[in-house]
Amino acid sequence: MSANQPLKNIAILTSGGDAPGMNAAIRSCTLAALHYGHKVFGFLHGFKGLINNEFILLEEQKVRDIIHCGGTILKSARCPEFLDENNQQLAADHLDNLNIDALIVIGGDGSFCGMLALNKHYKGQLIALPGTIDNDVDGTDHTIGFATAVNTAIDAIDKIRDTADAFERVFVIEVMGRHSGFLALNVGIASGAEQVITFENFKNPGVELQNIAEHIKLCKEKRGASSYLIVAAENLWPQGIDQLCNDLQNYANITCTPCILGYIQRGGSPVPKDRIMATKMGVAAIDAIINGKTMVMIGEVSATIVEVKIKYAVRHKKQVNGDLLMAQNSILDIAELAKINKL
Ligand SMILES: Nc1ncnc2c1ncn2[C@@H]1O[C@H](COP(=O)(O)OP(=O)(O)O)[C@@H](O)[C@H]1O
Ligand SMILES: O=P(O)(O)OC[C@H]1O[C@](O)(COP(=O)(O)O)[C@@H](O)[C@@H]1O
Repeated sequence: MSANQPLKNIAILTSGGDAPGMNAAIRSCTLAALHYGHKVFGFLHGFKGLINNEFILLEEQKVRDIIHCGGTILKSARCPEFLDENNQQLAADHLDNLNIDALIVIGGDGSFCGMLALNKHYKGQLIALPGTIDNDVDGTDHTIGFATAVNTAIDAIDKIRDTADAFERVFVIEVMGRHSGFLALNVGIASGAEQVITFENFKNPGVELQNIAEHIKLCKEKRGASSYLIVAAENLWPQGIDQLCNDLQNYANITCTPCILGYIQRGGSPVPKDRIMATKMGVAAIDAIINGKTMVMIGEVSATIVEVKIKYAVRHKKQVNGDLLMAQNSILDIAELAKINKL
């Protein structure tokens, strides 16, 4: 970074599902900007704050002590009103009236679509930071919040394992992820779940039901497993995991206990990986602004900070790492186990 640059007014907002590490990103953007003499504004409640002109001045003391805090000091929101072009224009007018030269949006791919829309009305620089527990943003290995969410879910599932063992129960545990399986697969593997059902390995309910039922019977009756945990991605099984439990009862007389982990996955103090990555990304965002960049997302690929076109991050669906799927399949090779079972 060079210090001999024109001083700018820089705004930050957080949008969409909050993610642990968003505060660390706000902190590092702010401190890096202040370091170079820029002025920093924080818009509140995501794009709603742009429409309503709701902002605060971000100074050193406001962000000094937030790196360890979950949530976002700038609040977040889903803001369907921002689909309306009049509101996008209003947001751009508010940014112009404050002479904001650059806006940093910390959010997921939905928020980046909002940036594409805003870019038609706002002539300043737009920089994105990937913040979502779902990890479903292309152009970065990980999003801010994902590592913490994985940790939180594993912690919860380890506890469920204790009670499942004690009662020799089968549990179906639903994890978040919207429509992608990063959370389900990583959490499932790391918690040693006997079964992971997610978008990337799902065939159809009929086939899955048969495989799962055979595998449960094999593990419990032939191999003496006392508990059996199924980690299931949300929005996958038709009518949800309660229905999956009903289906297993009706199909194979297997009683399962459903457990939706839910919003605990979004909260909590960010783990070191999220704090460090968010800090690096925040500094890179200010660097990008100083270098005149716009419509780029800051990502991290193979531990190196990268700049990716926002269009790319939005248009490409990031694929779950094949090695991860392979690891899951190799450990649980359900079809094979079922065959052995029949021999
Ligand atoms: N096509 C779009 N045009 C304008 N704004 C959008 C668009 N898609 C999403 N947004 C804005 O981004 C916000 C966050 O998107 P959402 O999908 O809820 O979360 P995330 O950013 O975490 O994926 C939305 O509430 C809306 O304000
Ligand atoms: O908070 P809401 O509106 O209930 O949304 C729940 C969704 O938000 C998430 O927690 C995070 O998703 P985004 O980061 O894309 O907003 C998803 O895993 C979940 O499907």
